[in-house]
Amino acid sequence: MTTTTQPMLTLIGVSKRYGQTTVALQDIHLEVYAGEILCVLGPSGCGKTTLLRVIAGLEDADTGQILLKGQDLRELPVHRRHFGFMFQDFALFPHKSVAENIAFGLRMARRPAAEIQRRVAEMLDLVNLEGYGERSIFELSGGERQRVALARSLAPNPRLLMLDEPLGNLDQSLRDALMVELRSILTRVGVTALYVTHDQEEAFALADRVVVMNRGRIEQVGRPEAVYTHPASPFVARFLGFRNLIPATLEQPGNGRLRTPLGELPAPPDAAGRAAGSYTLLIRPEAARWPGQGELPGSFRLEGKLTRRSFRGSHYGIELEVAGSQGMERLHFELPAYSLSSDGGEPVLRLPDPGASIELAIHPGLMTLL
Ligand SMILES: Nc1ncnc2c1ncn2[C@@H]1O[C@H](COP(=O)(O)OP(=O)(O)OP(=O)(O)O)[C@@H](O)[C@H]1O
Repeated sequence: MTTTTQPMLTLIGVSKRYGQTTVALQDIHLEVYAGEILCVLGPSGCGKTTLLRVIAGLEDADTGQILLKGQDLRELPVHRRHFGFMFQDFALFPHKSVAENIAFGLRMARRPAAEIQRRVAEMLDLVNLEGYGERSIFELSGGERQRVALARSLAPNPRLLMLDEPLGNLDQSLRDALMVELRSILTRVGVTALYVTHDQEEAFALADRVVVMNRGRIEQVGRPEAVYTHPASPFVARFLGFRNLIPATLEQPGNGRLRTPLGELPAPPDAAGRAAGSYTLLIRPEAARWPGQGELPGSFRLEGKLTRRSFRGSHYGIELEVAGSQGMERLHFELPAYSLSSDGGEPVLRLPDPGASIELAIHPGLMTLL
């Protein structure tokens, strides 16, 4: 990432309503830095597309300001913004060749023929489609079409590239491969990119920073690792797929203990410095070990009934039912299935059948207070 200190794009208090009741964007403050890939992540209807449309100038904000390198976007006509788009419904021209599709923006900008030819060749090379220039779009696979769409949007060298669920129509394995390729292409070109998706894995794989939205508001902005390790709210945690969220009370912040429906538990390290009060405790699925097998020092024991067990190769997905003060709590863990301290026997952990009472070692370092 090549960031500079002045943001490329600044949103100040941007709001947008549709009709009387739908608040699509509410008081959005956001900075996008040159050369970064910013992924806007959130559930359906949270305002992601509206955010892109307002920046693109396809929709007017009701209030607030959008600055491009300090200049108010309202003073800059849409065609002079030099933004590029790769939207799911922004289809390729099916009857034109790959090269003609890629050349489209350059022709619209009336660039000289020699420059267009050179740029198309560069773009074909960039997206690993050398030799495909004369093919028609019909002769391409879904993944190849997306690469042509990317080449077309990058060809005019946009100041800002906006991508809205560009991999949405592809099957999972193709998406996985293209996510990695897309990040590598975007960083190589150094383009500033705003990428909308509802898929957290896609956002994590692509982003320099992630913006998590909920009902038109920004819940959290940060590096993917920071957002995953320290979700800012129970909403973000749930959206990222965390399921072990338990009410917790920090009575005496200094004593390192938490009161929860599962009983008194050691507080996670990030409880230090927090005020006394009510919180939500997140226990990560990775926090559990089979006692004695790779157990981390400082772990505590949690007893319960093993209610589900599914072998996933590298780990077991398990459900543990724990009797709590407010009824049964169901916790979900990813238990490493292999032990590195094997004594020459089978390295794979053999779990008892569902129904058995078990004890797990839980490490407080993999818990966090929200
Ligand atoms: N043109 C419109 N007229 C009225 N309401 C709209 C319009 N466009 C969007 N909305 C509403 O605004 C809210 C935000 O929509 P938006 O398309 O930005 O969400 P999104 O996060 O991109 O969702 P998805 O992931 O499903 O595309 C939704 O409640 C939607 O129904």
